[in-house]
Amino acid sequence: MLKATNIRKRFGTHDVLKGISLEANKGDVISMIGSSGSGKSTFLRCLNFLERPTEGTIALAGEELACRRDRAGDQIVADAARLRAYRARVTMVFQQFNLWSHMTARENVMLGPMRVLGLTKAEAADRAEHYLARVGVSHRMQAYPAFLSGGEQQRVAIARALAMEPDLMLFDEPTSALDPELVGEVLRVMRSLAEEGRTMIVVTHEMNFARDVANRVIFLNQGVIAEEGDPREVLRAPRTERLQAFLSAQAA
Ligand SMILES: Nc1ncnc2c1ncn2[C@@H]1O[C@H](COP(=O)(O)OP(=O)(O)OP(=O)(O)O)[C@@H](O)[C@H]1O
Repeated sequence: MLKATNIRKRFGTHDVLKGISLEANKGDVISMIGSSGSGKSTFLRCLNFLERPTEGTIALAGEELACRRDRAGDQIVADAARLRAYRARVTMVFQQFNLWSHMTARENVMLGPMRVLGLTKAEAADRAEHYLARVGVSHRMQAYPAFLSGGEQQRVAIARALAMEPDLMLFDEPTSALDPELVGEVLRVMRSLAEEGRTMIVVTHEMNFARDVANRVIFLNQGVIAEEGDPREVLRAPRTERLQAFLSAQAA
């Protein structure tokens, strides 16, 4: 499904990602864990070209996203038209929801299918209502984001990502901005998406999600993959001191 090879990212003189490779197969639910600053969000953003990698290649379903170096030669740039098509197939859910504040929940979800996929307004409305129901916020579809709780906003953002009917969904710490009592409703939706076989890569601090829902866990440390594998094995018996320390700190 997705193959990222040797992704590197440097900000100035700071090497944040030092060559990360990852393959996600259909139906994989991969959680990425690691301490603050280890590069998790940067890696996810590189997968969607919200950050331009310094080096590396990305292929979706065997097709490499044609990339070239920018003029200065220090960033990888993707062709604009192909990037638009790629982003329709690889959608992202952000920590801060990123809904348009001047649009209702339903309009937020309709936008991508209309603008990117070319659906008519009526088709997009049907699709938006379907996915808003899927995440349990049908009753709020005429509300503007400011009138929704954080959990509702994030579920609308998930509906927006689903409405593109993507091959792969990227989640960047989707529950980190939520009040604790709202985390469960979002995790329940994500768990149900995993159970229906969706392919997901989730940057998270939710160790229960990583342990119980994901089929693979990746532990990032200082810009490299320090451990990866079946969460039940990796999290139960960490091999590196770094992961042992990270898990102890999480449990404290
Ligand atoms: N746009 C940027 N410019 C400069 N440095 C950046 C930029 N974005 C991220 N960084 C740096 O890259 C490093 C990794 O950041 P990143 O947000 O990927 O970490 P993270 O593992 O997701 O952390 P957290 O769990 O706190 O979100 C940090 O040192 C951060 O300061």
